[in-house]
Amino acid sequence: MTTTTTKTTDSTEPVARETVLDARGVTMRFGGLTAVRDVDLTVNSGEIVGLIGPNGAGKTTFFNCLTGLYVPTEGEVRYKGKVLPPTSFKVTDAGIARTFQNIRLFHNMTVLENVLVGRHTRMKQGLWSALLRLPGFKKAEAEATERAMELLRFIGLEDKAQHLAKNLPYGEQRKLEIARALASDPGLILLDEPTAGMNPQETRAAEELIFAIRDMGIAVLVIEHDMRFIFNLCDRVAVLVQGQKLIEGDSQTVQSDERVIAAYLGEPVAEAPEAPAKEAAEATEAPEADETPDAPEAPADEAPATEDASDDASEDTTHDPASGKENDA
Ligand SMILES: Nc1ncnc2c1ncn2[C@@H]1O[C@H](COP(=O)(O)OP(=O)(O)OP(=O)(O)O)[C@@H](O)[C@H]1O
Repeated sequence: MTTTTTKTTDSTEPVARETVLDARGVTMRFGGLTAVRDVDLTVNSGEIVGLIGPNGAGKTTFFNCLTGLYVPTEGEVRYKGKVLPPTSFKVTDAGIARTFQNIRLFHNMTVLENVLVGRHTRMKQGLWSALLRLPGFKKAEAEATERAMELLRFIGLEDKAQHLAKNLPYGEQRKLEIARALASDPGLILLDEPTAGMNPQETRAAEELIFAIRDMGIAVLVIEHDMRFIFNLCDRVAVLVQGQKLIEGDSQTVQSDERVIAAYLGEPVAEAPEAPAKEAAEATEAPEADETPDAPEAPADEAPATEDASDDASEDTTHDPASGKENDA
C-alpha cells in the first residue's frame, strides 16, 4: 500500500480540482423534526473533508441524503454535475460509496466474498449468463476476483481472504468495510465514524489508509468524533450543530472557533442550579489537544435513531463494540 502522511499532494504541482460532490440547501425533516436544515457542502477531487458535530447534530442523516437512503425534503445533491438518482443502489452505481457507523458486513461470508459483493454494481452480466455460467460471466467473475484481491492487498488483508468476516478483529472488519466500498470503484467515499471502537494503533493505520485512498484519486468525506484524527486528516472541516452548518474551514480555523468549542462543551445555562466546584471547573476546562472531546449527551428527543430503519437493508448483523452486542441490521 502506498501511504503518505501529508494532508495535500505536493503544493508546487498545479492541481486541477473538480467538484465531485455539490450539496445545496439540503433539508431533511422527519415529521415536526428538522434533522438537517439548509446545508450546503462541496467536496472536490483530491480532498478529504470532515463533517463533525455533537451527537444528534444531523451528520448521519446528511450522509443518508447524499447516498440515496433519504430523499431530502428540500435541496439538491449533485455528483460530478449530475443530480443524484433517488435510490442507494443507483447512487453507488453513479460513483458514491459509503461505510456505516455500525459495521455492516456479511459475517458468515468470507473476507473475499464480502469484497465481491461490493463489486457487484460493476458486473454487467445478466441473470442467465450467471445461471448458465456462460464464458462472459466466467471472465467477469475472474476479473472481479482479481480486483477484490488487489483491494485486499491494498488494505493488508490478502492473507485472510478465505477467513470468515466474523472472525476478523474489530479494526480489520472496519478495513474490510472500506475495501468493500472501494470495490465499486467510487469517485467519492463517505466514511461514517471509521475509527469508532479502534485502539490508537488502529486509528493511526486508518488515517494512513484514508490518505492512501485520497492518493488513489478518490475524494473523501468523513464523519468522526475523534477530533485529533479529523483535524490531522482533513483539508476542510464542516461543523453541524442542530442540523445547521455552523462553520466550515481548515482545521486551524475550525478548532479555534469559540462557537465550535461552545457547541461541544455546551453554553453555560443562566439559571442552572449551582454545580459543585469540581464539576464547574471541569466544565470550563478546554479539551486537551490529544483528547477526543466527546459531545454532551443529546436530550432524549434528539437522540439519534438506534438503528436507521432506512439503512442498507441488505446487511447482516452488526457488532457494537461498546456494548459487545450483536444487533440485527
Ligand atoms: N429515521 C428517523 N426518523 C426520525 N428522526 C430521525 C431519524 N433519523 C435521525 N433522526 C433524528 O435526527 C436527528 C439527527 O440524527 P443523526 O443520527 O443524523 O445525528 P448524528 O449527528 O449523526 O448523531 P451521532 O453523532 O450521535 O451519530 C436526531 O434528532 C435523530 O433523532
